[in-house]
Amino acid sequence: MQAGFFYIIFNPAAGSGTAVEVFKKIKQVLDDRKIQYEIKVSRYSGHAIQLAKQIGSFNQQAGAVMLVIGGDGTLNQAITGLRQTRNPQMPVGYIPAGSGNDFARGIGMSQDPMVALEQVLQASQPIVRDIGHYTEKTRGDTGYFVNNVGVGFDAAAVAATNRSRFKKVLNRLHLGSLAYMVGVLTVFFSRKPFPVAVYVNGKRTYIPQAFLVTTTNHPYFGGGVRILPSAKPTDGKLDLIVVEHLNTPYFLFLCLQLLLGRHTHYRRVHVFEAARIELETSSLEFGQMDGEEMGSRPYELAFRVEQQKFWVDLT
Ligand SMILES: Nc1ncnc2c1ncn2[C@@H]1O[C@H](COP(=O)(O)OP(=O)(O)OP(=O)(O)O)[C@@H](O)[C@H]1O
Repeated sequence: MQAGFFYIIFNPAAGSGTAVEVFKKIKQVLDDRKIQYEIKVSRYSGHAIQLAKQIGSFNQQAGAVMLVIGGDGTLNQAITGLRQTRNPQMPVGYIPAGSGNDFARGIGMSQDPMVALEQVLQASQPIVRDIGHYTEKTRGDTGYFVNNVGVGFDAAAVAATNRSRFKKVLNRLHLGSLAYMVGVLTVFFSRKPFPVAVYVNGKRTYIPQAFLVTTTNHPYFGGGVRILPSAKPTDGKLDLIVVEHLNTPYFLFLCLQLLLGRHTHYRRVHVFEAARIELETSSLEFGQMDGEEMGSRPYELAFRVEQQKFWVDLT
């Protein structure tokens, strides 16, 4: 069965504006093939949540698919909005048109938007993949994530990258990952270690000098960095990596091991895997969720895995 109708959520700001060209090409293909769709454009930060709520609440189309054209942040918002409606099981299609596109990598979709479009159009039934749900207890916030939630180093790097004057230029040159690397180096030399308590399967682990604390749904963060190679978006579990504070030579050594996929073998790197994970920090730390800033505060987070239907053919 083919998708009967596509509700498109398009973020023209994704990929620092490069999504606009992608969108034009996709629209052309849909028109050429006489595929039925309706377009909703995200006009401001967070708007995709409202658009997805409208789609989920007022859908009258049989076999409808919500198709997101944007980056990981737009996908996150669209799923968050949809799951707040009476139609949370509408399948979600996705065309990666952002700077990082880690979700596409993580589930094995093409990162080329036109190839990804074919993967969406070829689908004849939904597939189910894990996503994460979090509760931030200090503020009572809840939400979903498709990639990861990070506290500490990666979140500080996201904040530094977003403030970087080079981000826009590098994105236009399709070098978004380089912008993130500049952010990484900037914060490595300025961030201090912090204590974190992790609760998994009834066991508490205290790590006094943590540096990076990232709960992830699949291996990638930061635009293609394979931070946790063993994480799978199909296993009904989330994965947590905690890296302890390192001196510069050890950091550089671990970066090399990261490139080789061997960094998790070292004793200053802790890995946890479970359907539910909780963690607490006591100092003021940056947080990031799917590359979006969560602010700077002490975090008390409870994570659980959930399932989401996606409309894509990965065969
Ligand atoms: N019309 C808009 N103008 C400005 N910002 C917008 C608009 N619509 C959405 N946004 C915001 O754009 C931001 C970036 O979106 P998104 O994450 O999809 O792209 P990206 O950052 O380029 O990609 P990635 O997360 O894959 O690196 C999000 O915070 C989103 O809320």
